[in-house]
Amino acid sequence: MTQIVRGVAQLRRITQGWRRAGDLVGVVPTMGALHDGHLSLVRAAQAECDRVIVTLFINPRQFNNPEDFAKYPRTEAADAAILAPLSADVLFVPDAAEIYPPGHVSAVTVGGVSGPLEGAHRPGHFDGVATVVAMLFNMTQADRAYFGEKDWQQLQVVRRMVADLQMPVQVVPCPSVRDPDGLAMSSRNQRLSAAARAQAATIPAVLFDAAGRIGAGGDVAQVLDAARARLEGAGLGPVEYLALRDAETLGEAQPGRGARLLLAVWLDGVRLIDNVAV
Ligand SMILES: Nc1ncnc2c1ncn2[C@@H]1O[C@H](COP(=O)(O)OP(=O)(O)OP(=O)(O)O)[C@@H](O)[C@H]1O
Ligand SMILES: CC(C)(CO)[C@@H](O)C(=O)[O-]
Ligand code: BAL
Repeated sequence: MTQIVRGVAQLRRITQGWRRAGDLVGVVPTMGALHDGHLSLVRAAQAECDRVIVTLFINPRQFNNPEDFAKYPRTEAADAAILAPLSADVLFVPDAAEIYPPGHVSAVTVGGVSGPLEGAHRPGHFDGVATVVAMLFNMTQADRAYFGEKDWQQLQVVRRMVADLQMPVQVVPCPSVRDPDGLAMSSRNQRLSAAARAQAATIPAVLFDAAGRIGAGGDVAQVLDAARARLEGAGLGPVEYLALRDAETLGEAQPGRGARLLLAVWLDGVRLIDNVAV
């Protein structure tokens, strides 16, 4: 059975017991509205760790858009039910006052990798993510932390933070879980109308096609222009970015280094992101 924990002091008592017993602890940070993508992270953690903590906190500091924060799904009871068959050890559901008590003014900024793409279009977003993830690592004292590749830039920001600040946690990347039509699962998909949800299948189709063409030596600018036109032709847009980047630094793609094709696009008033390897 999964124990629901709301306070940091209670969480610490539990994890201290685990550590005394020599257990390896994994954490899966989430903002709830759980789907199979999240569950794949929990399963990966359970396969490698003795104890698994799933965290559910809709972090106000990472939302640059108040409407996005207001509309973010809040489904704790359903989340607990979806998680139940997996029997994670703890579901940590702090309220905002537990994470940000009055007087809380500290923040973590990760330079470089936080700057472009999501960082440029969602000012302050990665400061909010880095701050809360650093706090979740401190609160859970986890040995391993599981993040989805769907949020590729976030994964690189967290890796950079852990390396730069010598945090004693191993970041484990997990592949994007997709619906049968290829759309990456995301809590925000719930907000699409049925018609828009059908249109959204164009996103992975265009991304995988463009990545294949670039990988085969196609001209990057031409391939990206055609991909953008195909998205807009299918009724998606605006495209906030569609860019080939260095997979680790998110700077310019470099010959001989891993590259990633990343996209943010609006559809039906919902902002969706995805990325694929090149
Ligand atoms: N389709 C997916 N496959 C694998 N991991 C995923 C997927 N979707 C989300 N995750 C991962 O789950 C963790 C929690 O993400 P989050 O709760 O923000 O879910 P989400 O579905 O990405 O929601 P949204 O994008 O709408 O904020 C992150 O590490 C994220 O990368
Ligand atoms: C990592 C995270 C839980 C931090 O709030 C969030 O950004 C998310 O759900 O990906
Ligand atoms: N899934 C990343 C968290 C966010 O969009 O705010």
